[in-house]
Amino acid sequence: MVERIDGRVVAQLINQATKQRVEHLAQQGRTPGLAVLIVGENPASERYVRMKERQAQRLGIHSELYRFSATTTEAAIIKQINQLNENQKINAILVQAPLPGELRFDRIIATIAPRKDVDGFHPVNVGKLFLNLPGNYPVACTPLGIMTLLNHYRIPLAGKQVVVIGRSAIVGKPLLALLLNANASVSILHQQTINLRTYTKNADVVIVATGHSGTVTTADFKQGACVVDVGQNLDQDQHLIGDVAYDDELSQVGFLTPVPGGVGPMTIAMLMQQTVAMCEWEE
Ligand SMILES: Nc1nc2c(c(=O)[nH]1)N[C@@H](CN(C=O)c1ccc(C(=O)N[C@@H](CCC(=O)O)C(=O)O)cc1)CN2
Repeated sequence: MVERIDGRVVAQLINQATKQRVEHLAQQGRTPGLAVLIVGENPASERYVRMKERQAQRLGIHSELYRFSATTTEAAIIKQINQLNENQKINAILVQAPLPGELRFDRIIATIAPRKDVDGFHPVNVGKLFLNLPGNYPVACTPLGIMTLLNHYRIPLAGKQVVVIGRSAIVGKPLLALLLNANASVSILHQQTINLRTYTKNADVVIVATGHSGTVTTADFKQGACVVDVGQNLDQDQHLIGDVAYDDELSQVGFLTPVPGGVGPMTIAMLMQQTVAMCEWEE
């Protein structure tokens, strides 16, 4: 029988622990500070940013929101980041993705001080992750959330066949590094991969992060596989659905993360946890 991986429950456990760490820092007169930059008026981004602000407030994390119009310049955003890099009240900075128009996310991210790059997207932090260097550095929140969920549900990774569908800088690529560092045998599939099923049918774990509903279906998985759905898509009725289309033969699957309530809540729990950790690392 399929077991549902409950991201809401695990996120709540993480948030409770994060709140205690914030209280411990408060006893030393320290408050973690998160700055969120949002550009344009993407409704999904607006929603995620509101969720980040609300969760920061619940946990006692100081947060600041910086809004830019869709017609702003890279220089204006970078000027703000430079100020935040020097701001003592802020130890964590993120730029909400995606950016509108021609704005280059990579060029903007590269101006965040690596020690304040709470999303773990800066090339220095990505490089450390890929080299599996020891020490403290931030790691992309959604991949970290997925690893935390798999660990919580005791899904083995060492020596297992893991397939990741999607190669984004936010999910697929950092996840590749984390899975390799956990000794999994990893295949990354993408738009030009021919016949996804030849890979997914042999995989112990399949992680789907394409942003397209119906990328794979129940029949594409091996019996007992663990399926992690990172998708956040809206159907015709504006209901949130994932990238995986499940049919009635659900018994094929061993574990699955639902959408909503799977990976999504972990992203913000990891963001808060990492904001606090980065404040602790400063001492
Ligand atoms: N700078 C970043 N931009 C983006 C990231 C990121 O990690 N850093 N990830 C995504 C969006 N995202 C956070 O920013 C995010 C996505 C989904 C959820 C979530 O909790 N989803 C819920 C449903 C929420 C709802 O009610 O709409 C779920 O799946 O249950 C949180 C954060 C892209 N951009």
